[in-house]
Amino acid sequence: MNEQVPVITVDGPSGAGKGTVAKIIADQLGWHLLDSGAIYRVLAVAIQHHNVSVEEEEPLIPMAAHLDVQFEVTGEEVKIILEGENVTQSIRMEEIGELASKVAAFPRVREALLRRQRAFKMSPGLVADGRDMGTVVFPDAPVKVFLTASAEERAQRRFKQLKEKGFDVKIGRLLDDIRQRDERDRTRPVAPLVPAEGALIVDSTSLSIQEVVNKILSFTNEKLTQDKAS
Ligand SMILES: Nc1ncnc2c1ncn2[C@@H]1O[C@H](COP(=O)(O)OP(=O)(O)O)[C@@H](O)[C@H]1O
Ligand SMILES: Nc1ccn([C@@H]2O[C@H](COP(=O)(O)OP(=O)(O)O)[C@@H](O)[C@H]2O)c(=O)n1
Repeated sequence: MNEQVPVITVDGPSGAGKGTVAKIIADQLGWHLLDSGAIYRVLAVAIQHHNVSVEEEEPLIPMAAHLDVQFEVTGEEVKIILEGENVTQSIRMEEIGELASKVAAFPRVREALLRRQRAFKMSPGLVADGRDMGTVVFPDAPVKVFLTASAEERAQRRFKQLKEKGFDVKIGRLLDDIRQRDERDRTRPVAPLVPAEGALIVDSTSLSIQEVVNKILSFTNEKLTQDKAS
C-alpha cells in the first residue's frame, strides 16, 4: 500500500530554497514533509556532543543507526529533539552544515540513515528535500525536482537568513563555505548531488519563492494526471 503513496522530491545545493518551497508545498497539499538535511545536521550535532572524530567512518555508523532524534510537529512548527534536547535552532549553524556535509560523504553512514528517511513516506503523500531524494532514497517518486541558483545568490540568501536568526556571519566566508560544500556534495562517490533522471530543473536565481512553488505545483499536477491516465 505504501508503494501507492505519492512523493515529490526536491534536491539541490545549499540555499537554493528547497526547504522553503518543500514546506509551502507540503502545507498546501496537506502532505508530510521530510527535511533530510536536518537528519544529517542532527547527526553532526550528536557527533560534536560526544566528541567523536569525523576522520573515520566506523565509529559514526552506530551513531547514525541509533540516532535518538524526534521530530515533534505542532501545527506549522517542527521541533527537533536530540537526546531530549531541543536542537531546532542550533542545527542551523553554518559550522554544523559543514560538519554534516563531511559526515554525509561516508557511504555506510548514509546507508544507516536510509530506513529512517523512507519511514516518512506516509499517506496521503510526502514532499522530501535534500541531495539524493530522487536518485537514491525515493527513486520511484513520480515527481522529481532539482532546484538550483547561482552560488552568489545562495550565499546572499543564507546571509540574510542567518542574520535574521541572530547568528554573526560574514558574506565572503559564507560564499567560500557554499562553494566548498557544493564541491564536496557534487564529487562524493556515493549519492552525489546530481539531478535525478526526469527531474524538472528549476533555476531560482531570479525567481520569487511563489514563482518556484507555482512551477513545481504545475509540474506535479501534470505528472500525477499523466500517471492516473496511464
Ligand atoms: N526564490 C527565492 N528568492 C529569494 N529568497 C529565497 C528564495 N527561495 C528561498 N529563499 C530564501 O533563501 C533562504 C534559504 O532557503 P532554504 O529553503 O533554507 O534553502 P535550502 O533548503 O535549499 O538550503 C531562506 O531564507 C529563504 O527564505
Ligand atoms: N539528502 C541529503 C541531505 C543533506 N545532505 C548533506 O547534509 C548537509 C546539510 O544539509 P541541508 O539540506 O540542511 O543543507 P542546506 O541546504 O540547508 O545548507 C549538506 O551539505 C549535504 O552534504 C546529504 O548529503 N543528503
